[in-house]
This record gives sequence, C-alpha cells and structure tokens, in this order.
Amino acid sequence: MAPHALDSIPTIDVEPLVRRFDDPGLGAFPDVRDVIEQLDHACRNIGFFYAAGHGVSRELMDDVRSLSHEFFKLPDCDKMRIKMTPSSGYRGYQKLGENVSYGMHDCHEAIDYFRELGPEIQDLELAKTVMGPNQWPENPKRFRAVMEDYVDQLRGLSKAILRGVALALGGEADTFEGSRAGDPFWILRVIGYPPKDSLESPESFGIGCGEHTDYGLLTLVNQDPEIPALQVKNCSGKWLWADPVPGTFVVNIGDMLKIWSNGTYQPTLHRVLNSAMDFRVSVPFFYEPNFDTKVEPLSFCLGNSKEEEKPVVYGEHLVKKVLTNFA
Ligand SMILES: O=C(O)CCC(=O)C(=O)O
Ligand SMILES: [Fe+2]
Repeated sequence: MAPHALDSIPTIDVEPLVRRFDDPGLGAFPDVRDVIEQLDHACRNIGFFYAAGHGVSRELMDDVRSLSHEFFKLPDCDKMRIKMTPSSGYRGYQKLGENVSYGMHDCHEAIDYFRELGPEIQDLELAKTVMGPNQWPENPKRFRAVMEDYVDQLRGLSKAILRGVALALGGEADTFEGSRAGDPFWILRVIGYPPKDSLESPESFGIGCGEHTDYGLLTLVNQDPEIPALQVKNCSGKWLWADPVPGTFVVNIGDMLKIWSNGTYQPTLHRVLNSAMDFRVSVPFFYEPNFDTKVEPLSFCLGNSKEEEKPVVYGEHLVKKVLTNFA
C-alpha cells in the first residue's frame, strides 16, 4: 500500500504499551491493540509521531534541557576541554559549524555521547573508530548523573515502543530484542542552535541541521518549548512543522527499521531551521541495533516490497556516517 500523505504529525498516547510492556499477552489487550494500530498508521504514512503518556517525568525532560543550556553558555575554553576528536572516538563537543549533513555545514554546536562498548565488541576493527570513554564536562556539576539517568529511562521507553512496532509489523513483541537489538547501541546528542540574529550570515547559516534521515532504529527528541524549528517532509514533498508539544517526545524511525521492515516503514527526511530569536536546545536520543548485528529484512516482511532491502551491518553503517559527519 502506497503511503498516504499526512498534513500533520499524529500524537500517540503510548501509556498502555508502557504499562503492560512486560506482559506475555501484550498484543491481545484492546488498549494496546489500539496503540499498535496508531503506530502502524504513523510508521507507514509519515515515520514520525509525538509520544505522550510515556512515563518519563516532565522534571527530568526539563532538567536535561536546562543543564544543556547551562553548558552551552560556558566560555569556549571550558567547552573545548571535552572537544571531540578522532582519538576520542568522535565522542565529545563540536563547535558551531563543525557538523556536516550530506556535505553541508550545519549551524549548531553539540556534544555527542555513544554507548561505551563491551570487551567483545572492542576487539572488532570496525569498533575502533567510535571507541573511547564518553567525555563529561566538569560543569554543570549534575550534568553527568542526570544524562545517565535519562539514557537509562529512554532505553526502557524505546524498548517498550519497539515492542509495539514489532506487533504492528505482524511479528512477535520481542522481534527487536536478542541478537537484533537486545544489547542496543545508543547515541545521545545534546544540540544547541544559535538565535537567528546572532548569525553573521543568516542566509547561509539558517539551516541548523540539513535534511537527513536518522540512521538507526528509533529516535526520541526532547526539544525546547515554544521554538518551532524541526520540519518533516511528508510523502508528497511538503515540509510540516514538528512544533514542540511540551511533555511529549517527537519520535521517528530510522534507516535500520526500513531494512528490517523491508520498506514497509520508511524513515522520513527532516531538518532544523534556525529561524528563532532564542537559543534552542534539542536532545535527541537514538536507540540503535546491536553494534555487530547484520540487519536484513525480517522473514515475515519478505515480499512486502517490489525490491528487497539490502542487508547492512549496523556498526558499518554507523562508522560510515560518523566519518562523513565532520568537517
Ligand atoms: O534538533 C532537532 O530537533 C532534531 C535534530 C536531528 O534531527 C538529529 O540530530 O538527527
Ligand atoms: Fe535527525
């Protein structure tokens, strides 16, 4: 079935899925079935939705963003103490304009955190590019503890949402667990976008983050309220605003879900515009497959599309993207 162009991004109350996620009969509850239907509709037709009823407290979501604002206000010399370099495994702080999307410089500054890899993965040649401990700033003092708690909670939430996605695709609830994504890689990006009037050349720097799809499984974005910035391209090519809805996450699917679903669920192009008068913080959390997993169409999705999706090893896809993301 060809996707149907939506004119707005749906909101899904995922509460029944989160509350019952460990129940062996998950897919049989009427309230969960209702969520699954909505997930299927959103993932087929736009690849984006707002998640409400997710159980992560407003206080924690707000704290993550306000600590990020505090960090970005520090003098450059303090921020550069946790500078990202190839030898830091591309973990750490990047100045304004260093990040690149499809060859274009993005107008943002950011800190990247990646899951630290276990000994079995560290021996893989491929893993060497992104190896290394994460770099935590000395200030704000609570930064590390809050971000680590946040990552733990978002891992749990992503796993619950993916059980719903697996059921929506017609598989077992644990399809994205075990050797597929049971030991998931993850990325946390703490991003700061400058206000429009601070830009030397708003024409060339108006793009906070160029048009792209996300490369993993599921992304959960926690964005500042009241600053419209994120835009999503629907399947008729129209840009829709993903305006902030306080207390919700903007959730979108990534390239790996396209392969596993054999094209049934499409990752959607999106971008960020720096058109606001205020400094904007957004903190996307990327929930990914296991680092060494070969991602290939699920058996029950074979035949869904005219052309079968080609398999990729997730870690290879990640490393390729990381190496082209920096100036
Ligand atoms: O800033 C945002 O809201 C989203 C950023 C984004 O799309 C990304 O980092 O992949
Ligand atoms: Fe993105």
